[in-house]
Amino acid sequence: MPPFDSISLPLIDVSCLLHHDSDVAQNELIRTTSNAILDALAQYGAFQCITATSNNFNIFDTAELLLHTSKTDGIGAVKRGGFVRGYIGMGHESGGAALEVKEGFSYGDSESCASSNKLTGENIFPPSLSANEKEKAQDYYERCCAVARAISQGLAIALPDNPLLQQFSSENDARLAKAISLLRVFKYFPYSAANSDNAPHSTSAAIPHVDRLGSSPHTDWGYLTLIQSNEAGLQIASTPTVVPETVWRTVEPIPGAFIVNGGDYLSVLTHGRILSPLHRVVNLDNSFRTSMVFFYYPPYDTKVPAEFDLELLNESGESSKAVERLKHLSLFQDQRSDKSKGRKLDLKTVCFGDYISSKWESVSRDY
Ligand SMILES: O=C(O)CCC(=O)C(=O)O
Ligand SMILES: [Fe+2]
Repeated sequence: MPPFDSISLPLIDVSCLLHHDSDVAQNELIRTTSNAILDALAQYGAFQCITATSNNFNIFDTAELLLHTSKTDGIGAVKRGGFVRGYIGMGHESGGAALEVKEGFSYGDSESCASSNKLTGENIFPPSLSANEKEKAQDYYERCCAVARAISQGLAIALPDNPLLQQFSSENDARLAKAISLLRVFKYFPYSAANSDNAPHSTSAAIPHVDRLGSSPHTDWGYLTLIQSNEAGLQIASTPTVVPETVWRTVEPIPGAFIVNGGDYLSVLTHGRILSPLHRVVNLDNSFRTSMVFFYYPPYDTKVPAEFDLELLNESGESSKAVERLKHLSLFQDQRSDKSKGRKLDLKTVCFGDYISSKWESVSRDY
């Protein structure tokens, strides 16, 4: 693996957006913070995010226990039309052709019930996980929702003319977002772990000989992604697609901080002003890496505004570079391994939740 430079992302403390009050000095800080968020997401599509209580949460022991007890209890995943909860063994998901050398655990809102829509349903926690650890995992979900909502409120302040951004930062929409957003615990292994002899539990014997990666190059489909990791390995591309000139830069994790990525849907709603960065995960030094990846979504029933049309946007004088970038987002790509089966949905005719459900189905892999 060649050496990679690091990318230096802005570090933003979003505490003032988490604890609103109407005092005037606070308002100035809120405005400055909101503009800093917008600037970072417009320039890099990402930033490092801290809050006053960043160092109070050590989630990695809980992450380890979630994965460990899933394996010892032998729990698998429940997959239902794009809804995924529970333990995902190595090789069972990929955003591209590579074998992603990682295992994962997927969970969401603890109050979510199956009847609401395709993205809601009960979590599958391993029976031998202690009540205390389960509570820590659930509290962490709440914390991620609160921080993501604070950031979305900042964006609504920085972009007052965008009606959907205003709406998504409201209490009602934040509640709907919380019901369908998703937390993924990932453990990335040294690539040698994918050789069938020493493959971890639940990996089927015959894994095809394809490229190994931690996570294939992709953009995140949703609104915002919050990532917390104990090791480097996440990299952001210098170009919107993988081309020979692409330079990959490593994001160095700051203990306690979230790395925040703009998502494809947010990029769409801001006509490409906010970037959804192309990123991947590589194993830099044969080590294990754990990350908590929180995908924050808009409400299930959200529809893209009727005026959203890539061709029309081009003609309407939006910066063509920004519009050009939108076409390459993973949200619009067909990520199925077998593209001949079924059909790809059109984001202009179906709501966000139905569309994302079909995206999750498309990255499921069975070897
Ligand atoms: O584990 C990470 O650092 C990021 C993973 C990621 O990009 C994803 O799951 O979408
Ligand atoms: Fe991602």
